[in-house]
Amino acid sequence: MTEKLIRIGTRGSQLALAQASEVRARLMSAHALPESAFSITVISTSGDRILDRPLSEVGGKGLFTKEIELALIEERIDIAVHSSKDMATALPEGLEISAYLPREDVRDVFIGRAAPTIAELPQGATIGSASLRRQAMLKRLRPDLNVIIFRGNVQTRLRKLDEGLADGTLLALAGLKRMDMTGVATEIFDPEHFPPAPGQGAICIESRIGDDRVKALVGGIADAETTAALTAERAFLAELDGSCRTPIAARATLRPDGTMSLHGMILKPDGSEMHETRRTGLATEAEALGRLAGRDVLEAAGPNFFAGWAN
Ligand SMILES: NCc1[nH]cc(CCC(=O)O)c1CC(=O)O
Repeated sequence: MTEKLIRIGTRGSQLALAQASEVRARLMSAHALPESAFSITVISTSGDRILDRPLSEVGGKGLFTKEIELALIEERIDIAVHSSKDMATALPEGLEISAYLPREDVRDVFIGRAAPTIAELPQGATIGSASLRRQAMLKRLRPDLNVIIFRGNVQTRLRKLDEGLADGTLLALAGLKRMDMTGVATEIFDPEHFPPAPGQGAICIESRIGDDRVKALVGGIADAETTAALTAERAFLAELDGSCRTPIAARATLRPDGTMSLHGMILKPDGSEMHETRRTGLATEAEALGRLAGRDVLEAAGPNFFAGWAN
């Protein structure tokens, strides 16, 4: 089907490399291609380099994708592999998300050193997290906790725990599963009460619009259910303008009868206010469902909700 090398671009973290290998393995088996049909190019992103400031300050979404997208545009790679939750809702001109892979576990986990669960943490314990959503949801559960910024890839964050910089941290179970590291988790959160970031647990493939060879290839490994769920969650995010300065959570779940339910949530960064919505609709109308859910929480929050801290 293809003689030309398929060039995959990815970040260099252990998780990113595991994701790129998964994409390659799925493409190999879907199209009976040898490993030699692919190359994997590691691209460093600003998100990997700027480690001393919170994500929301350094530019938010796009931070982990910009340099990889540039490589796509400049045709140095053909396929970019990303964690969907790191993707902005608006893509650079000429690029598209051409496939979502079957979703991994969407849940967040706690990795506790002072105690195995959030509830058992001593008063005033220190928790590291770079995610505004996790910080806000944590403060909502336990206003007494001291939440500090924890940047860096999964290995860096675990090392910070070993160094005693915090009593615990929160991570996505999906990433731990992909790296065969689920053993570090001490508590798995119920996504009904601690919903994930939009797109969490789903690998996506970005490519050039009009690259028909790549489109045909990745079409063979795309997952329809994940695509529908992600369409709803990303529409919810887009309705809220997708700013990385707003703690936003969303989880779409599909039922066998073709309906989908979407749970969406926004919070104030300090956890003092929370608005959520649950909507059900047809999976084929995922985009509209996400938009409507976004409007629900905007309406519930009111115009003053964003004043003072967002944008
Ligand atoms: N921002 C880093 C990032 N991007 C995606 C994941 C997890 C894997 C996934 O959601 O698919 C992580 C690490 C984490 O939150 O633990």
